[in-house]
Amino acid sequence: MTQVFKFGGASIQDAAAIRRLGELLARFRARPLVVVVSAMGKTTNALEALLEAAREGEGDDYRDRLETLRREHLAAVESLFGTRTGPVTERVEALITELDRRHRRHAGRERSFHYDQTVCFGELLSTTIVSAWLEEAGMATQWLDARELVVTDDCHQAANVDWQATAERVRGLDRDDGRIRVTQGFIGGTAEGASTTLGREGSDFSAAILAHCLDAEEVTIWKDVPGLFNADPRRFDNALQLEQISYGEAIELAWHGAKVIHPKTLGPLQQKAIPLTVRSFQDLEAPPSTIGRDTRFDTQTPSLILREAQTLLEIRPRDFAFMDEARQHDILGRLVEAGLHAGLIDSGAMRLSLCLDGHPERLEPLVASLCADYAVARRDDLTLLTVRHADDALLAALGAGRDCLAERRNADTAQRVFPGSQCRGTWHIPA
Ligand SMILES: Nc1ncnc2c1ncn2[C@@H]1O[C@H](COP(=O)(O)OP(=O)(O)O)[C@@H](O)[C@H]1O
Ligand SMILES: N[C@@H](CC(=O)OP(=O)(O)O)C(=O)O
Repeated sequence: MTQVFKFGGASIQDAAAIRRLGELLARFRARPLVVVVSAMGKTTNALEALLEAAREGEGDDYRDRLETLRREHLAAVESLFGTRTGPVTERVEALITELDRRHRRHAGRERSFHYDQTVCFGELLSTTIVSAWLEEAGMATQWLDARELVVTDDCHQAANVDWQATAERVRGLDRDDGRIRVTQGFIGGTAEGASTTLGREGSDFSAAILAHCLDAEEVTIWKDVPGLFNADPRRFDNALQLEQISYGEAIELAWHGAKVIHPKTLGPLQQKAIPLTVRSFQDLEAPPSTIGRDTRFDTQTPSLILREAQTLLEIRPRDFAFMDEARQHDILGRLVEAGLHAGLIDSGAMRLSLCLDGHPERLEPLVASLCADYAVARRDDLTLLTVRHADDALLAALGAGRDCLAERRNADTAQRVFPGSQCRGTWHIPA
């Protein structure tokens, strides 16, 4: 049965990383194998900046950014292939030329459509280089265009998958003809042939889509950490690795903002009981984390998630009326329209509190619209802490010395909002 491997931007950030990827695949070569690859390093951010420059008129800023993208990808090619860069260089140059052409062609179109027709090039470039390098390293590959495999609707930047059409398109890819299938994460295409994207950091989801449609045996996400921890190991100096948790628990962690797995990834795998392994591409001997059906270990270790740069809105009816269902419906409807997600929602008789990611371009119009009809109190630069399976002592220790601006708690999840200034630096999980 097919294995699906997913490699994120950090695992292919430069030529040295791509070489390591080749060594890893030579060692862990599964058959059949589908490899899903993100854009190199921070290329997607660079493509977003290029898009903004293009929409401002394709001046010098646009030209410089396009040239930087071209130079960085060609530098990786030169470092990998030495004097034999010919065909790969041609393909990279052709992709950059096509990217430039698309910016001209779509600059007048709606932003999200223009975004998808251009930002998808990060993954097209990376997979072109990775696939050629695997061939060079002696592994037969088949480069596949995910825009022809993952069929979606035209909800640009957050496209919805047509599961049936996708299953038809991927049929036969699980045949073992000795070739590693290499394709792009994050991107898909409509039935009419327009490019789409699945949402930022959506390559994990791409791996899950393909695994689901291929009835794969397992998905492995190769990361710069050994596995899934009970808190971000970059922020918590004593975070513990979770060896085994259930789909349901992993969905909760991802939904509440644990950056390590895209929240949409788990559902399609859970539906077909396909296990997900998270393991290190840097330390191949490190024991991985496995996510599957077994729920026995879910409550053994409390897990902590920090979301930073949050804004808290306290919304009250102006006329001393209740914050009843009709008003909540109205406010949450405006949230949906703004495309914003509330990490915490808490209500009282005359109040609805929402803790939101501080995306200025989405938040400001929402706040302006709410202020027209409600009394709105706003606090910016906050941190939302979510703790799963906490006890009172742990919550008290985490809250000590910090002002709690809002909180919510149910049987398995506790959330608190603190001023961001009190949350900087490294955290320690109290014993
Ligand atoms: N609970 C967690 N367990 C492990 N890593 C986490 C967790 N929460 C956040 N992270 C962060 O996720 C990072 C890996 O995810 P990401 O950078 O999105 O990888 P990629 O781009 O390769 O898919 C780690 O470097 C780590 O700092
Ligand atoms: N390149 C896309 C998709 C992605 O998932 O990337 P990564 O796997 O590096 O988080 C992004 O940066 O959003």
